[in-house]
Parts: sequence; structure tokens; C-alpha cells
Amino acid sequence: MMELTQHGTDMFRKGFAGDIFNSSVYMKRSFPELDVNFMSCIGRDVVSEQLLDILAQEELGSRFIEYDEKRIMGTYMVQTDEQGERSFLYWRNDSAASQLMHNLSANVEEKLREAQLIFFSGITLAILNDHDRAQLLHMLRRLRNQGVNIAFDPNYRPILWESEKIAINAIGQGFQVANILLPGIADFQLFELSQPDQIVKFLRSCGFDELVIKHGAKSILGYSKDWQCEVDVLRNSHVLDTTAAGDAFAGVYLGARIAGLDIKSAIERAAIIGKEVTNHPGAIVPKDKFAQFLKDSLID
Ligand SMILES: Nc1ncnc2c1ncn2[C@@H]1O[C@H](COP(=O)(O)OP(=O)(O)O)[C@@H](O)[C@H]1O
Ligand SMILES: O=C(O)C(=O)C[C@H](O)[C@H](O)COP(=O)(O)O
Repeated sequence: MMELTQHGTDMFRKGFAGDIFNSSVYMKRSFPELDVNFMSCIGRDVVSEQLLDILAQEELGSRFIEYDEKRIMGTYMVQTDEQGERSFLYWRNDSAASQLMHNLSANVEEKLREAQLIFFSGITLAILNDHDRAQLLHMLRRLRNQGVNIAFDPNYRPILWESEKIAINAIGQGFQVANILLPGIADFQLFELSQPDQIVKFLRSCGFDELVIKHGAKSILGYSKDWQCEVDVLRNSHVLDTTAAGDAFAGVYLGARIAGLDIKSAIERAAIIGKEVTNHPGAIVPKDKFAQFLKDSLID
């Protein structure tokens, strides 16, 4: 999506964002050796074309980018409160991305089968119609059965769903299709669950291999089938904008796991980056500032 962040009283700064895009950017910047591809559907409009330049700048593969000839890219605006907590306004109904399943290349599933990991989210599911959502979930299930790791962040955004019932059903299927789950505790308001113990019990019934629950600026809980850990969050008390802290966390966590770090070390690495993202407006920290941060924090 095109991202608008407030710049002065009556100006906006244009950027690019979207939860899986954000995770892809932070994964690639943190683990440049990985072959990271961003999959979406864009238009033939000028903004869509600029996204291709950004993908090239970020060294993200674009071979899973599909095109809708009639539609354009969606837009959203970031608003922040006094604590830096973000909320969004969307202009994305009938966006090119919502037509992904209608514009898929013929051999896309074959190409996806070669991936080590596919990451999707509740937003991916929310922007598709019922039929396309079912088709995507079926494809992901087939890929999972063929050994591809599937990671899922429910990223529940009430405004994007037609009803809670539809969201419960779709996100519930997301939990079942994926073997790596990266929810935030707030996502479970939808399921009327607020305690980590209840959440873990519920998710165990979906059969995960790996689960990480983000508890905002408090702590992060990690689980495998027979092991668990808790990592405290070093709180940033001067948050500017929390946009994409969760997405950056997910991208770095997954990158770290592919790069061979254990669950706890991957959480620790991801939390450092999640915290840094809260110091910057909008989803994506400027590339040079991010590189400097990695250097200063002795992460390479
Ligand atoms: N105020 C903060 N101080 C330090 N780290 C933070 C803060 N807010 C978020 N983070 C980091 O970013 C991660 C994701 O943030 P969170 O707000 O829980 O994500 P989500 O948007 O998925 O709910 C947290 O687990 C933490 O590591
Ligand atoms: O993808 C979307 O639809 C968006 O809303 C774009 C936002 O940049 C992210 O969703 C931010 O995600 P958080 O990490 O939860 O702050």
C-alpha cells in the first residue's frame, strides 16, 4: 500500500507499507543472505510502478508480484496518539491486492513449493472475498502438506472484516494451516481470550510446531511442542510510532530462525529491532538509519 504519515500540520509524507511487505523488508535487511520475495498484486499505475523500484532497492525478489490491469494500489494513513500508539485509516476497497487470486500466474503453486517458508497474515485473508480466501487457504494447506513451512500472524484489524464471525472462522483456519504462529495478545479479543495460558491451550488444539506471543511492551512468550520461554521486553519509554513494530518483529524472528538461531535467541534479536522501529514514524525506518542502528548495536 501507499503509506501516508503526517508531516507538519497539513502535509503527508508518502511511503510504502503493508504488513507482509514490512516483514519482508526487515527480514532482508537483517539477514541479507536470505532470498526474500514479496508476493502481492499491484496495478499498472504510477504508484504501483514505484513499489517495484522500492523492491529493487530493498533487494526483495519480485517474481511473485502479479498485476491487475484495472485496479490500483490501496492507500492508508497512520495516526498516532500521545503514547505513539498507532491506528490506521484505509482506502483499500477494491485495491489491486484484493484481486490477487484472480491474477495468479499459472505455475505459481509449483514455484511456491520450492520455498522454505511462506508468511501470510490475517490482513492477507481479510482483503480477499470468501471464495478467494478459501482458495488461498487450500493452496497453503497443500503446500504445508508438501513440507513448506507456513507462518501466520493474525494481525486482527476489525475494520477490514465484514463480521466477527467471518473473522473468527478465517483466522481460525489460518491457525490450523500454519505450523509457525506469531500472534499478538490483542489479536485474541476476537476469541474472547486474554490470558496467555488460555491462548496457548486454544492454539495447541490447532497443532503448531512453534508459537511466539507478543505481549506489547511487556514480554514475549515462545513455545515449541514441548518447551517454552519468556523474554522480557526492554521498554522504550519515548515511543514515536508503533507502526510495524510487530511486522518487523515477525520478519526478523523468521529470518533468524531460517538463519539457524534457536527460538529464544531469535525472539531476542527480533525484540531489539521491534523496539528500534518504534523510534521512527511510519512502517519503514530509512535504510541508512537502519544500517547504522545494526552497526551500533553490533548486529550484522
Ligand atoms: N514500547 C515498546 N518498547 C520496546 N519494544 C516494543 C515496544 N512496543 C513494541 N515493541 C517491540 O515490538 C514487538 C511487537 O510489538 P507489538 O505492539 O506487540 O506488535 P503487534 O503490532 O503485533 O501487536 C514487541 O514484542 C516488542 O518486542
Ligand atoms: O498491512 C496493513 O494492512 C497495514 O495496516 C499496514 C501497517 O503498516 C501494518 O499493518 C502495521 O502493522 P503492526 O506491526 O501491527 O503495527
